Amino acid sequence: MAHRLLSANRVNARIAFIFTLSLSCTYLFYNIIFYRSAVMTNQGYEGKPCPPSKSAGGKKLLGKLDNCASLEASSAAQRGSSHLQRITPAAAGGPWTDGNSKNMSIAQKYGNKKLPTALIVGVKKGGTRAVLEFIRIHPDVRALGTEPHFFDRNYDRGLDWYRGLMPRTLDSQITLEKTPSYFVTREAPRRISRMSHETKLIVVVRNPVTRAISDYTQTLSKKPDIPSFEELAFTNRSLGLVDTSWNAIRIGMYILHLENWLQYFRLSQMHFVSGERLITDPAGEMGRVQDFLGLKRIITDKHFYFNRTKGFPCLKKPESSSQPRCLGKSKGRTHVQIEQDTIEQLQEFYRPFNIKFYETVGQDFKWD
Ligand SMILES: Nc1ncnc2c1ncn2[C@@H]1O[C@H](COP(=O)(O)OS(=O)(=O)O)[C@@H](OP(=O)(O)O)[C@H]1O
Repeated sequence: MAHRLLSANRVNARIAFIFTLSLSCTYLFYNIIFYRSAVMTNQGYEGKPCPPSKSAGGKKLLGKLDNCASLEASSAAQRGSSHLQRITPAAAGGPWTDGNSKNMSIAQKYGNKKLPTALIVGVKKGGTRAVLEFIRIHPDVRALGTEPHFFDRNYDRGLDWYRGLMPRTLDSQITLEKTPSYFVTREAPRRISRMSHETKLIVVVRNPVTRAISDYTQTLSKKPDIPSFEELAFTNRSLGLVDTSWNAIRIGMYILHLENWLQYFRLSQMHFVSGERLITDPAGEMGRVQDFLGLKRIITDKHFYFNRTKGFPCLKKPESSSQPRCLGKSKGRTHVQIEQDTIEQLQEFYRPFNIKFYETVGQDFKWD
């Protein structure tokens, strides 16, 4: 009897031991697995909204999420363009999407207003709006949409006023503005070089005769009563004397204005865009603009298509929009009809100025 009781106790003890052991093992395994998954979760949060909080009380968790969101964005800001390029579809070389608008909103929230490091300084009617609208789809460019006319009309307002107009930019982004009248403003090069010697200058040039006709067409659309193009262009038509005091003529004497700029800037700080090639090969011209600005070539021929109705290249539509983007009605207007004789006389007039301009810039724009 005593022997039976003893062996029953032993069996019970064994069962208890096995039960305790299996409980301990389960607990141990559970801990190991839980710990590993916690570590993996934390590691896996790079680039995700926020790691889970250990003490996840409702308020604390919200506070933590807020912190994470701003840290994420500010680190995006610090990492700058290379990071932005990785996260934008445009940077991946695909057809352009609204990736840049994401960057824009990051810049708007976390960027700072800075003085421009690059300017489109001219020339009026050269194609300056097209260059601005095309370059601003680049994720590393933030541009002012309007013309601030700071270095010609508003200089007295001071650099702080000017800076205040600028869009917010991340450290890696270029701030850009365009005011085509700068190119022919005597004081502009000196004033710009006082802001920074290192400013990069873009000049969009176009056959000066076509440019003058475009300029006149624009003025006529606003003031229909002005004299004819011929009356304004010549002081004496039969003698072929051109009125160089008329702005529409004077602007096209590019070399005279350029000489003024070269007193303050090196030629290597200036980039000349061909207004003609900007229409026939926008991607090629924009490729060179990106190189000049030290930007990765993101804007390519994938971004453009030729709009037959407009007769000009337009930007393909972003994925978020149903509308392709062409420039407005005032860009690419039908010009006033000008007699062939007048055009030839003006071509003759501009030829020596053009040749000197080609020699100085080191490029033949083929206007002659
Ligand atoms: N893609 C595209 N779409 C429309 N227009 C284009 C384009 N590329 C260049 N251009 C030419 O740009 C000319 C206007 O030049 P600007 O933008 O410099 O004009 S302005 O000085 O800002 O008024 C404008 O001149 P006009 O044709 O005389 O209207 C166009 O020839």
